[in-house]
Amino acid sequence: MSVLAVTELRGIADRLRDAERDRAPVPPLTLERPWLSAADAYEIQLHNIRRRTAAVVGHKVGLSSKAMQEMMGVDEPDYGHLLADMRLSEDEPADAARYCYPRVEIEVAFLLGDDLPGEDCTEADVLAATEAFAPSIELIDSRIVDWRIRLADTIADNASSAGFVVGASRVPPNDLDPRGIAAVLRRGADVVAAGRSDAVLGNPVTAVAWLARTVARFGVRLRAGHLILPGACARAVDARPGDEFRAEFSGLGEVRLTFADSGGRAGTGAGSSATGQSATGGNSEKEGLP
Ligand SMILES: C=C/C=C(\O)C(=O)O
Repeated sequence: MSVLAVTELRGIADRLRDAERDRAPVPPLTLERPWLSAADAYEIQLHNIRRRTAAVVGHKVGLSSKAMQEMMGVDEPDYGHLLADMRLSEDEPADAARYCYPRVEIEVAFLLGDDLPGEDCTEADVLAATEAFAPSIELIDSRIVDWRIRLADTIADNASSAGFVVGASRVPPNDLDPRGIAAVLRRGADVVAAGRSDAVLGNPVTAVAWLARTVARFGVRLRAGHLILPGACARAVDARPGDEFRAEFSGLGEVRLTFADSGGRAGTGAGSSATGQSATGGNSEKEGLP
């Protein structure tokens, strides 16, 4: 349960929203407020999600693998929201200059065909509700300066999510063991990261069940049609202008993400909004949000 006063919560949410819009990262929230709890941080996250105009199209689990926990110095998973305006395309280069410190991750995506239960969700429920697995790359970013995040910083910052791209192939859960998918990320011809799907909590299905139970505590549900990213199976890799990434998943196909060959660096603030958030307005009736 959050103990933050509403005005304080909104003030912090505004700072993160502005940081994302202006590509001007802010100092860690937990520097000023070491007592900031995960519950406080999820309220901040939800406040910003509610006032974004884009629809919620899914959720992500973050920090569910040892590789990512060690990289970020955080030792427990969290979650964030995926919005329609975060969707990237294999055919259209992303602009690295829109982000503060962009990085890419390889993930086995889940496409839900049915709603998931909340508090009591089991792995069996997840498998029954999953229409297909798909190859994906998540683009993560931090609106906290130099990625100096603690758990509450990244939670408040929408679990450091910034975008995602899903490849074309779809594999029904009965056709593939979700624990044994080998994943490789290439930048051009070089392998820059490699891992296996069971790096996330031993099984990505476990990560999705964890997610369903955890979001339920905040009044959120995972719905039919949603995309779920269960966490990166290897370390995240910096994305730079001109980079061409290809992620290959055994039995699941591949997905590409390229970055336009333009300049730009964190904090230059070119003015256009990357967030789709209205400056002041709320969107409290956004479907599926408490
Ligand atoms: C800080 C972000 C972490 C993730 O997205 C992940 O572990 O998948």
